[in-house]
Amino acid sequence: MAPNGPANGLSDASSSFLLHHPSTPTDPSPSHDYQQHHTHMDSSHGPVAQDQILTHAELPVIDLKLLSHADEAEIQKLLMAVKEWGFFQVANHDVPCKLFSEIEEQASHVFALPFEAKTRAEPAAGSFHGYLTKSLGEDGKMLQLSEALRLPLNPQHRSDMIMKFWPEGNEAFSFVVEEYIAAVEPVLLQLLRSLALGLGLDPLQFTHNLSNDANFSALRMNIYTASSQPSPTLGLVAHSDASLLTILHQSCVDGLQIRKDDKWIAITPQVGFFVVNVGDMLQVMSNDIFPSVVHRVIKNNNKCRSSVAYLKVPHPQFIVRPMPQLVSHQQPSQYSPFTAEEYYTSMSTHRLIDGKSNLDRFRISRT
Ligand SMILES: O=C(O)CCC(=O)C(=O)O
Ligand SMILES: [Fe+2]
Repeated sequence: MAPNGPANGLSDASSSFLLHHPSTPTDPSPSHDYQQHHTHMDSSHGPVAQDQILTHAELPVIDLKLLSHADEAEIQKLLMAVKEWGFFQVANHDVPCKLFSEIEEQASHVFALPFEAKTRAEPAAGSFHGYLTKSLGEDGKMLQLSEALRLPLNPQHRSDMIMKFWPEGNEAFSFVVEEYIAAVEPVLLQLLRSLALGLGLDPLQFTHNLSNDANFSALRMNIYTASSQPSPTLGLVAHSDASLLTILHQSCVDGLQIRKDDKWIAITPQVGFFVVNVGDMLQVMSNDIFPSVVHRVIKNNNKCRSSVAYLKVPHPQFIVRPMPQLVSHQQPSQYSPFTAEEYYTSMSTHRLIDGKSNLDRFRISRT
């Protein structure tokens, strides 16, 4: 098992007002010695409280081809969607449907491996990458509810990790993952350029600091087995992502919910569309114009759900701060500058937090 001391592996800042009444763990892990993926402010796990307001909604759909032609109307549509929802869908991208089925298939192979093979790849101390399984924190709070694999974007580190699952290597897995990353990266870059343009910034403002080597930059594969419980069961606790943007492919099984206006909103998967959300880094850099919205996953009662999230963050020495062009007398800077590393460390140290996740630690108080 991973030799973790204090929680050292939070990939995503969390937050939130999730469940009103934390319940007792229904599925305790074999050990609490594990790597944490999200920081959770609540101790929720297991069955989800029934008294939450839930609605369904369709997220705005953004045409990536139009964005790539700098279509002004589409950029404005993107801006509106991001300000209003922090989430949107992306259509008309160049990632072939075949690659979605291939990455889903390869993910299913890794999760089907024997438990010992998977746990060989549990994150090392100080790393956020590796295999995460159901586990409790030292304090008994549920920190990981389903299985996930965080693959490094750095090719050498990724190849080392793949060897932990398959000591002889696995060409098909490596090839598909590489192809998938190569196909999704341009989607991320195009969206970040369009968002910068929409804000009147240099189009490269959000992209030049990204690093494949950062501990939080990852391709995260998630699998949520069907729930056998009659009541809704949490698959992934409420959290916000640390990334600038997260590009999510979800299988055709629903479960993703986002928090908006004190309601949980279920997002119905649409074949071939990405779901994209703003992460904490972009909320800071946009000086709160773009919200990093809390989301969670509820397990499906009949079907197994899977998803693949592409998350990219700045290199650790990068100074994260609101862009000066977005700071004014009317909208003063909402955050003190910090290094990306300080943010990651803070996420690792403060496991159980309240309020809006880790971001509040860097927010300038004006009371
Ligand atoms: O499985 C999903 O739909 C959400 C995954 C997610 O939020 C994450 O990996 O950060
Ligand atoms: Fe997430």
